Amino acid sequence: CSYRLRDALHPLWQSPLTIPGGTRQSPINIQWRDSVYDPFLKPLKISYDPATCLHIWNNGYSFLVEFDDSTDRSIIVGGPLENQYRLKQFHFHWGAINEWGSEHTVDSKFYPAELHLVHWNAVVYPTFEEAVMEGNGLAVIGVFLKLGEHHEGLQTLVDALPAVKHKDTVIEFDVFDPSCLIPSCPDYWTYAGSLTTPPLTESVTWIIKKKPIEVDENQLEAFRMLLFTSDGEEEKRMVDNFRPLQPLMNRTVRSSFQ
Ligand SMILES: NS(=O)(=O)c1ccc2o/c(=N\O)[nH]c2c1
Ligand SMILES: [Zn+2]
Repeated sequence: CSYRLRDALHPLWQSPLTIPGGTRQSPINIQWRDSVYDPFLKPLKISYDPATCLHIWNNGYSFLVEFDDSTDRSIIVGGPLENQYRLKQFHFHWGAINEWGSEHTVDSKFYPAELHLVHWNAVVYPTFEEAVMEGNGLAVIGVFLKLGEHHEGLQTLVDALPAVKHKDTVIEFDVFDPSCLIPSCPDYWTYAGSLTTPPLTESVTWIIKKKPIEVDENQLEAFRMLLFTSDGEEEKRMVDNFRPLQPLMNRTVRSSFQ
């Protein structure tokens, strides 16, 4: 039974890959033809204040751009959401090569990377930590990255990455508007899921944009220069920081478009 245990422990997270009793885990494959158009889904309204940007830090899983979420200055509302949700941070998942890297797949196709913009329900819950534990606590916008044209907005972020090469390093990053990373096409899929890193709690309303953004090879390579390891430790490149696909179980993926 040891091989089953080893297989169940994912090298990146050293924790069980499947949550016992988990019925709404993420990521999943989005089978386009199985998604159900929901005409009652509203457009997603995004209003971010670039001045709420605080810093970039390498937390040993990814690099996070964190925001001041002490007020409602950067929020999303509408879409499948019943409340407005506050932006807390965004981060990415990517592969060692362009053939994989995203967490969600579309018709079993991987993208080379995926952006997650993490928001929490500050209308109902007093803190992010509490929202993480509740079914309607979080809303994460997922945006696929594909290899193509240079992305001007992303470049300001890429230029700062060498300063957070090692785990637990942080750099001030004081004006950035993450809406430049979100495709203007309003189409999205939405489903009830979970965090894709520990604590893997089933607290996320996922909003996955249908259209990817384009970034160039140098920008993807810049992600791959980051390290999982702290300064002084044997270097391990930060790549393949995506969780394996999870079973859909009794869930329907809805689309905002026909
Ligand atoms: N990768 S993910 O599902 O977007 C995500 C978002 C926010 C998170 O906070 C976490 N621990 O406090 N894990 C986590 C994963
Ligand atoms: Zn993520």
